[in-house]
Amino acid sequence: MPLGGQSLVAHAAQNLLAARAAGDDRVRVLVVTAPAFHLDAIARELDGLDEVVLLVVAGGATRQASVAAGLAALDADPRASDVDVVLVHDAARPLAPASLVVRVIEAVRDGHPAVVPGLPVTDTIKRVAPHRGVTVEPVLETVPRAELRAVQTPQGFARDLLARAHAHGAEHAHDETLAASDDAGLVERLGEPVWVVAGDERAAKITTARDLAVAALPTESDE
Ligand SMILES: C[C@](O)(CO)[C@H](O)COP(=O)(O)O
Repeated sequence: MPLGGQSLVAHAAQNLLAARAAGDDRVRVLVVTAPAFHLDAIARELDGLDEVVLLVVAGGATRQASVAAGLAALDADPRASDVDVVLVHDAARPLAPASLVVRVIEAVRDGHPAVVPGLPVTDTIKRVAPHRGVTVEPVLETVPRAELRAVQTPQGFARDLLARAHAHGAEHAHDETLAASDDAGLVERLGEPVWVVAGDERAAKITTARDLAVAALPTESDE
């Protein structure tokens, strides 16, 4: 999708790489996974990015399969052999600022091998018992919101831990009860700890047409 004249993935890529200007020089390999019919267009659009090894590869049918394809591309490229921290990001969060990228990388480097950005939840959250086709749902409980965080990307990982989490996820792909909606969820399934750092409202996910319209509004630039 275009936003302000360029694709969401181009925005996301530029903000990841802008982490260098914000004081971190380590974002130097960029793997983009996308539907096969978009690969050429994305490679052309991202061609001008400076000082980065760019790999554009076909994703899979699920988020998990796409990230696994990205990790395989990283493993196959000798220029990425010394990469030890991997960030997994959504093009659907195109305005995640460089300061957030740096925060996640630094937390991983400081000894937290799985780090996600998260924001406190401001709505009251209730757990319900959903049933297909039923429009009035029974409430099971109100979840204490002080304990909740709405989790964003980029999520940062020690590369070996992320590889292990994906190998375990692939082994259990047939078991829907073990499906994870983010990469940190796969790490949790291994029984390994995951840490949260402060998220950023600018990293909001674009899911609806309204989200896209909000993303087009002027925002404060990064500090
Ligand atoms: C990874 C994520 O952005 C964290 O909030 C989210 O889970 C992605 O969900 P999607 O359904 O793959 O867009």
